[in-house]
Amino acid sequence: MTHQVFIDGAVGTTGLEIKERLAGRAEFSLITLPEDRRKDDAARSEALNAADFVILCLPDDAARAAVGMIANDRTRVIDASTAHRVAPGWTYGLPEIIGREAVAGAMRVANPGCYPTGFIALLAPLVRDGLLPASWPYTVNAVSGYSGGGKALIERFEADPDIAFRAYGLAMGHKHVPEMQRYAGLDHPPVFAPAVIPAHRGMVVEVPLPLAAIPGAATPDALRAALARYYAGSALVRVRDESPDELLLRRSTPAWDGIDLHVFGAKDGTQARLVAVLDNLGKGASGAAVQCLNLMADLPETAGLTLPG
Ligand SMILES: NC(=O)C1=CN([C@@H]2O[C@H](COP(=O)(O)OP(=O)(O)OC[C@H]3O[C@@H](n4cnc5c(N)ncnc54)[C@H](OP(=O)(O)O)[C@@H]3O)[C@@H](O)[C@H]2O)C=CC1
Ligand SMILES: CC(=O)N[C@@H](CCC(=O)OP(=O)(O)O)C(=O)O
Repeated sequence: MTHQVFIDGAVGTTGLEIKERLAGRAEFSLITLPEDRRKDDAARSEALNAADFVILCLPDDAARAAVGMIANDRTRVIDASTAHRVAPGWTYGLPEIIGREAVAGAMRVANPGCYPTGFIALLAPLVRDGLLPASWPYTVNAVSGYSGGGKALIERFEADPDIAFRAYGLAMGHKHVPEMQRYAGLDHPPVFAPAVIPAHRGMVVEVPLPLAAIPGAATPDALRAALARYYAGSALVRVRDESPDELLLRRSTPAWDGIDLHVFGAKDGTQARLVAVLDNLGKGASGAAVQCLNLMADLPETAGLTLPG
């Protein structure tokens, strides 16, 4: 069976990478609009309603409007934007945490944000198991390649090679905080400190833990063991047990769709750093959308994806 797929926003950063991951897959046939009609609402509406699966790779407002144009109860949606991640009626597209069956059966899937993917993958299983308390005021420090900000940020960084580091979100209230809190199961919104580095892609998301001060917190070894148990069957999530002295993001790393989780701990167990390393355009966006599409179409979960290797 061939599924008709329409990527709305197909020439944007996320859309293009989804297209690459679907290329050559006989299970899917892409509905495409010519360049001069890709923002034409009549053409989009026709495509949105003709498709079995729609993947929205649009700014939030345009994504909301696109959903409003779907006038049938058959077309299923994966939205890569932030618009529906904590909205009623939407399933959060992080199958490892939400459950594969829930994603597979959903009509409306909200693809997770890139930073929240790392944060939630690290914290949700540990909070759920009671190894870290929901009540602790967590912080999350993260860096992203500039493709995380789409075409506009790519243009800005490529036009200004003098930028060495860009901290942002300085007024707090980053759009990713609500999904981080909800799906990690926390009582409080985390303090989120994101930054952009002068590399096209790649992401490191870190949760520092002053374990000695956190009531009921487990040891670093117990945290690592719990994550390893939780993700034991996952093809995309690896829990690393070696302890490197440094973690490097390399500009030359090819696109990949997995996520590596690390738990670094002080020898005396008083402090730990939970760290997720991923590709913001892989498991952080396009790879995640294809993973959800595979599940929704009842196909092997990782078909078309580049596994961690
Ligand atoms: N980049 C990333 O790492 C991640 C992105 N996302 C999310 O995915 C979505 C897309 O992001 P990204 O690909 O980076 O952004 P880009 O800016 O690279 O691409 C967005 C695309 O949408 C098009 N577009 C805008 N408005 C409309 C409209 N009304 N109708 C049709 N097309 C429209 C743009 O057109 P034009 O080319 O003319 O500007 C552009 O091609 C965003 O919501 C983003 O937050 C999520 C996770 C990670
Ligand atoms: C580097 C950069 O600017 N990143 C984007 C988030 C990218 C992303 O995940 O987009 P969603 O919000 O749709 O999830 C930001 O912080 O706004």
